[in-house]
Amino acid sequence: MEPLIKIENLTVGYDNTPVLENVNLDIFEKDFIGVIGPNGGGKTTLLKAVLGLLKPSGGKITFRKDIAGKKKPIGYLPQVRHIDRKFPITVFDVVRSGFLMKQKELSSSDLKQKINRLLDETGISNIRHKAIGELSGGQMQRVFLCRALISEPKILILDEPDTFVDNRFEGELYNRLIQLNKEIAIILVSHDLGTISSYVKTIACVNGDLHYHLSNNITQEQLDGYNCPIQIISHGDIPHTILKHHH
Ligand SMILES: Nc1ncnc2c1ncn2[C@@H]1O[C@H](COP(=O)(O)OP(=O)(O)OP(=O)(O)O)[C@@H](O)[C@H]1O
Repeated sequence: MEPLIKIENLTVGYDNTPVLENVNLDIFEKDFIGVIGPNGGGKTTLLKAVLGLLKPSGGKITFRKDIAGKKKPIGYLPQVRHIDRKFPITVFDVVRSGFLMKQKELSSSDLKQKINRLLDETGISNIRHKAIGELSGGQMQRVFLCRALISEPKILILDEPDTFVDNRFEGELYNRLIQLNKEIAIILVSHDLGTISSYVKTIACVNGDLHYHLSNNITQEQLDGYNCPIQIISHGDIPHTILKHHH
């Protein structure tokens, strides 16, 4: 089976200083990859390289033919703490900004309906005219999930979607991801070991390089065995372990 995305010997960073070196990873249809690792280990950098927001200084990222091209069918939920809340934009327009298809493929009234349906399904239709600066952290996550889903992507990339959310939304979110994963590939960055173990199929540990685990069952021994440096921060009521940093 040909991967959707093939990452080969990727080296990428900022201002000529690499954050990640020689990373290799194949992402296949219906993968559900949990990306874990310590703060500053390069998880977001990896996602940005896949999204084409950072240019690799070495190696390459190849997309399968049917998803290659300028407007790749990738939905992205960025870390909400990086979002400028002062930016004057409404919930509805944030979701619309995620729409990638050419305008002529969908009339503006159909697009409006599609956005409203998605907001409804996510339980936030009542805030559609609010400015993003007025939202709670959990509401922001819901809005950015809708933005990531509006183009019906083949790959969904989520960077810490469990930050700022209440337990109820966390449950809803992961059930929804499991449903979506029947059709699409998901890459999920999380610091929550409970989440990772419960929902994802495989795990990538990122800390300057990448170790790939063909299982979601992580234990301290496994992490030691794979030399997988990680510091887990868990929240919610899922039992968790805080693992010490190791090399
Ligand atoms: N725009 C930038 N310019 C320069 N350095 C950056 C930039 N963004 C990130 N870095 C640095 O790159 C390294 C990796 O950052 P990255 O955000 O990829 O880590 P992370 O694993 O996602 O961390 P966290 O768990 O805290 O989100 C860090 O040392 C960070 O300071």
